[in-house]
Amino acid sequence: MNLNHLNTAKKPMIAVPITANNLDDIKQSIIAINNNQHIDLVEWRVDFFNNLHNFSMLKQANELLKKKLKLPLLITFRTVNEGGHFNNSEAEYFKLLDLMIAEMKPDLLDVELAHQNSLIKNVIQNAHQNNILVIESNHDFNRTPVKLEMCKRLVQIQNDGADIAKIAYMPKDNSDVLNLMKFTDFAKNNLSIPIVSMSMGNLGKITRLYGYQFGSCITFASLNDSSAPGQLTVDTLNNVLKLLNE
Ligand SMILES: O=C1C[C@@](O)(C(=O)O)C[C@@H](O)[C@@H]1O
Repeated sequence: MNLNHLNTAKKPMIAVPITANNLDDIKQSIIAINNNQHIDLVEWRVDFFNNLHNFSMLKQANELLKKKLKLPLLITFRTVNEGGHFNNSEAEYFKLLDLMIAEMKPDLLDVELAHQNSLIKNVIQNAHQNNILVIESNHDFNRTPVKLEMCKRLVQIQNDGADIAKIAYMPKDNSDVLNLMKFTDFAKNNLSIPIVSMSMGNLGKITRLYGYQFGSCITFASLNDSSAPGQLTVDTLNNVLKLLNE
C-alpha cells in the first residue's frame, strides 16, 4: 500500500470498521462494503469477534476478508482501556500482534501507543519486515489532552517508526474540538508522517467531516454499526465531502 498521496489528496480516505462478532456477519459486512463505492479502507475490529481466542476461526475470517474485499485491510484489536473489547494481559496483546503479522498479513496493523515502548518498536520493525504498515494510535474517551501532551504523544509515535499517527479524543466543549483541529494543522506541518485525528461524540462530528482540511488524512465512518461515538454513515459523510469539494 502506498501512502504518498495521503497528504495531497483532495478528500480524506474513508475507512469503514467491521464490528461483526461472527463469521456470518462478517460475510454480510463484506457484501455491504463491496456494494458501496465510497470506501477506501476497511478496518477489521478483531476485538469485537467472539472467537478472538480461537486462532483457526480468526484465520478463516481473515482469509475470507482478504479474498473477498477489493480494498486494503487494516487489522485492529482495541483494548478496553482505549474503548475496545480486548481485555487480556500485555503479553497476550503483543503475542496476538506477532501472530497477526506472521499469519494474517494485513496491509495495515493498528498498534496502541499506551504499551511498553520497546515492545512497540519491535512490533513495528517486525511489521515492516513483512511489508505491513503500522498505524500507531492513542485514544481517550474521557478528555482531550492539552497541546503539549498531544505533541509529546505524536512525536513518540513518529520516533517509534510508525507510518501513520492516529489520535481520537473526547471533547468536553467546543474549545477541545477547536484545539484538536488547530493541533492537527500544526502537526501536519511539523511531523514527517501522516496524521489521523478526530474528536469523538456529537461535538466532534465536524472533525470527521472537515478534519482533512486541517491535515487528518483518514476519516472513519460506519455502514451499519459504528465503532466509536460520533461516527457518521459513509453516505452522509460522502455527501458532505462532495459539497465541501464543489
Ligand atoms: O481508532 C479508531 C478511530 C475510531 O475510534 C473513531 O473514533 O472513529 C474508530 C475505531 O474503529 C478506530 O480504530
